[in-house]
Amino acid sequence: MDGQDAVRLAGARVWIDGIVGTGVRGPLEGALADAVRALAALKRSAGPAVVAVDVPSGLTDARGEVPGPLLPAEVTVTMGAHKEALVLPPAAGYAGRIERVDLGLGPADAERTPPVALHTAASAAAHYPAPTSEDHKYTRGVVGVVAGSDTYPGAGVLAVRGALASGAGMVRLNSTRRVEDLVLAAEPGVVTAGGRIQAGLIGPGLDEARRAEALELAEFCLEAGLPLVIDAWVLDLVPGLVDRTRPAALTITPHYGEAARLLTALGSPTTRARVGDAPLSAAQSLHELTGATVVLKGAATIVYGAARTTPADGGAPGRARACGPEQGDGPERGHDPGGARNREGSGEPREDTHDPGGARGPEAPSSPGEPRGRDSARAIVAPLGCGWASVAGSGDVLAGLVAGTHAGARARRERDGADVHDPVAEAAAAVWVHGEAARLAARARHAPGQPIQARQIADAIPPVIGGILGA
Ligand SMILES: NC(=O)C1=CN([C@@H]2O[C@H](COP(=O)(O)OP(=O)(O)OC[C@H]3O[C@@H](n4cnc5c(N)ncnc54)[C@H](O)[C@@H]3O)[C@@H](O)[C@H]2O)[C@@H](O)CC1
Ligand SMILES: Nc1ncnc2c1ncn2[C@@H]1O[C@H](COP(=O)(O)OP(=O)(O)O)[C@@H](O)[C@H]1O
Repeated sequence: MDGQDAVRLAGARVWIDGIVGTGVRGPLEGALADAVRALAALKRSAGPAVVAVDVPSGLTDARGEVPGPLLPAEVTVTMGAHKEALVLPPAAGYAGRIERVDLGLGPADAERTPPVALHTAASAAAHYPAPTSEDHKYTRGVVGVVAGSDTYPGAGVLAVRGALASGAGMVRLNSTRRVEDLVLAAEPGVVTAGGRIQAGLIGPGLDEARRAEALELAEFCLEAGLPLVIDAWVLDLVPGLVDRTRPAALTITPHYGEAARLLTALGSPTTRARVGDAPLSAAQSLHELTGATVVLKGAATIVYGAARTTPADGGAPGRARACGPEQGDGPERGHDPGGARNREGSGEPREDTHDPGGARGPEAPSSPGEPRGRDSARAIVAPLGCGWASVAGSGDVLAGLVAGTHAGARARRERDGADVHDPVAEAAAAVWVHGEAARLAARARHAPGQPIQARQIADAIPPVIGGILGA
């Protein structure tokens, strides 16, 4: 590019970038790299809108990594299927608005098949069915929550509100008196007594004083084969739990910082920056090391885990678990958060913790550190989120929503005697709904939007779910 080219380009309001397409792999090199670098610099100063053809030049990596110089676009017009580089972070951040043009090559052209799929309203809707006349709160799902502490009381409120917004029938909360009072003032339907649950959530806003209760609920869920979501600070419990869990029962929801810490604790040392450079690989490693469904939160959140699973992976359906004293139809033992709080040593692993179904799933390892989730794994990526979602407490709402979504799915399996479940799709549905709720709250669907707080994301979840069910 000579001086004259630069003057001509600087005068244009729109550039069409068709320099390099999907056929190139690895970083651009030589003259091509120099040209793209110069164009990117000129774009920064001259400010044209760039419309990329198929992919922005330089986005050459199918795993969404950014290997070298590239020309960011405002709009990418992509032919046929979404390319991985357009949906996976961090590459997705350079593609702008995606316009897909159908070339008429048939369904395979339009939809990306595994390993990376893009979540949509239609795929989310299946996980939030409207209750029928046959339903009651236990068929809609009950979530046991250990969240919030005197250090972080607000996170308890936000996680509970996320769980309730999923459409779950009930939330049972075990927290400090202060948090419980705050939650009950906001949501009087929440129950603080022990009893039957269909999924658990531990993590949002916990501190050291709440660790024993978190571990107690985690062990209860894992023993009973109930879905368990682990978030935030207690993700450090994961290395000690994975050998005892059926892989499909566990969902973990780290942000990049937490993912780096957890990978390091699992014997795969890394840093937050390296997770950010290659989030798909980080999510994959976390899944392989734990067997869990991994929700790796970022501007575009990746959900990575095993394909559909059977009862052996995630607990037998139809077996109502965790009944407290008020539930007559329950199983052997209930989850009693109120009681646990006062029991000495309740945080210690119990003698009777074992696999009641006698199975830990085909992917369960025989020894720690062995990869667990290698077979039939897949990733679902939510579209690039609305930046206003990156506010304190947003992840706490998401953790509650994921747990509520798992609880609803589990309850329906119990009701219907169904034996296959899809924790990746359930978690991805929650991520998609959370992203849409942030967009709705921030009024950012077709505009830059406005600042929001995490509670507004929780408030916007029900209308988002209502919208996809009515569509
Ligand atoms: N209202 C509340 O009570 C809130 C409580 N919260 C709780 O606060 C505790 C600490 O959470 P933090 O995440 O702040 O602390 P962390 O200790 O996880 O964060 C430490 C470092 O991680 C990195 N990091 C944090 N968020 C990141 C992100 N989204 N992406 C990439 N890197 C990131 C940053 O380098 C940060 O300095 C958690 O228990 C959490 O649940 C937060 O959720 C905020 C709201
Ligand atoms: N730039 C961004 N654009 C869109 N969403 C984001 C962005 N950054 C973070 N998020 C989302 O915001 C939430 C933040 O969660 P987390 O880091 O756990 O925060 P907290 O602990 O404060 O709740 C996640 O759902 C994440 O996907």
